Amino acid sequence: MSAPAHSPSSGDHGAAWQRTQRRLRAELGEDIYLSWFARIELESVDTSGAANLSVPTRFLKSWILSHYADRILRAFQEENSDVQRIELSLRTAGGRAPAAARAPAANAATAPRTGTAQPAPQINGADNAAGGGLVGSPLDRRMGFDSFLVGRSNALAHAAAQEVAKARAGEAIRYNPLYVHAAVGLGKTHLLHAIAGAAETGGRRVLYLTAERFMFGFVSALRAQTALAFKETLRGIDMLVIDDVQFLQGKTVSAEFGHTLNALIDAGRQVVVAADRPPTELESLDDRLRSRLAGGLAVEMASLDEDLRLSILKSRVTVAREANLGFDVPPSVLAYVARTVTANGRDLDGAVNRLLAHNTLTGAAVTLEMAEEALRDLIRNREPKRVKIEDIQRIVARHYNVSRADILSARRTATVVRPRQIAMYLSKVLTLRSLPEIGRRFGGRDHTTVLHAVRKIDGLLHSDNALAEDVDLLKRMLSE
Ligand SMILES: Nc1ncnc2c1ncn2[C@@H]1O[C@H](COP(=O)(O)OP(=O)(O)OP(=O)(O)O)[C@@H](O)[C@H]1O
Repeated sequence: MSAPAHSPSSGDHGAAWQRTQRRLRAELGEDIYLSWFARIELESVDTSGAANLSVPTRFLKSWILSHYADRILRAFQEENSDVQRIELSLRTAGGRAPAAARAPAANAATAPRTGTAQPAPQINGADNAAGGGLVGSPLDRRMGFDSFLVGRSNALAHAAAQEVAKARAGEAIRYNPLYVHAAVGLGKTHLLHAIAGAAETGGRRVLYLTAERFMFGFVSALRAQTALAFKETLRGIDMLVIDDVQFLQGKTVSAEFGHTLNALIDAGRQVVVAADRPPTELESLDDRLRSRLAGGLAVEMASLDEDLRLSILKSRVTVAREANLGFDVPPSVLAYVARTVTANGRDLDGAVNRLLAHNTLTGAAVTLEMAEEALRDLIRNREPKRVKIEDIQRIVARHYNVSRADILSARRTATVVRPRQIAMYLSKVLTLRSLPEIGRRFGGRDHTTVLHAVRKIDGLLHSDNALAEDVDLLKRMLSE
């Protein structure tokens, strides 16, 4: 019979530990208990009051030490007042070398004595054989370092990424976490795949996850009560790569992400994260987590400059030519696309796909005119955001040798009316302003006047070649 809870027998440490476990289970709930406490074993309580507990893995040790050591001590003291402190050790003699610890054979060899199932780590794209094991998102090998082109905007991120990818397991880690942020389509995912692929090729065990996959894995593990397997998967890796962390949502998930991050970093594993904003702006995560994310190296990739856009286009065309030998894109067209398709890498891919489609489906050679036609909406969609009505008025006025004041005035002479109508038309097609807004910006005119001008010019463009050329030229001048 064990001693009463608050007057423990110092000789019956095992029973006191069992009660401590029951206490922790009741206090923390089944999920958390099974995740972290089920495999702790009491080795001894020595005369100085040190309770020697053992766990089967380094990962579990670091996690428990950083999150639950105080709690265990308090609970144990409630049951056995001899206990003064907690010491945590690895169950295998002398600990394990990191590489051995991560080998599946070593996992089996160090399987907990309690007999709890211990799945081998699930690596990227592998089958989800073990319930609760975390399955990585598939890696696209085409997105490697060899196809990642470097320019002013991404040189720093690229250098840091290479360093992180090339490090050997067990080597000192310089940037942890490496946090890469950039706007949409500027190459974050590409860089992450390159890091993960290169590290895997170098023999490291890498888990690449989108934030959604991380959330899904964790939530389903909780539901299936296999949160332990989820954590065990993380335990067996050298590098965790998480894309789009701005999508991490929910208190439990972000708490779990925080624990994961801390445990991995504390255990000397590399973490690489990408997001569309800097760590300080991740509103869905708490302050501590944000500062942990910013605590390694946070590096931004800026917009692709024109030279880099041109290099990306050339490389895409080269790849496309491998399967389509007749696909010939003259340098002038490449330069035009690099100059006008400015938004991001995804649009550059789209532009090459369209040129290829036009070329192969219609047999038309790729010329400047064909490219303008094929990419019209891709370019036009981007233009309204950049062009200002004031710029349109200024450039049209200069082109027709009138003043901007003339354009805004009430004068109705032909030399002023036509430029005014063209400026109104361009304001409609190149900006997102409404007709009434455009009317206001043209000397307080009514929206029907603007509509009339837009229709008039639109109609003339089909019949008046000189006007069509003028308008085309003005558009180009405005997009420079
Ligand atoms: N520096 C680069 N070199 C080669 N390709 C690039 C580069 N930057 C972007 N790309 C290409 O642009 C496309 C979009 O890039 P990616 O998917 O990596 O962007 P992202 O920043 O992850 O976007 P999102 O925020 O939408 O997830 C991809 O095809 C990618 O290969």
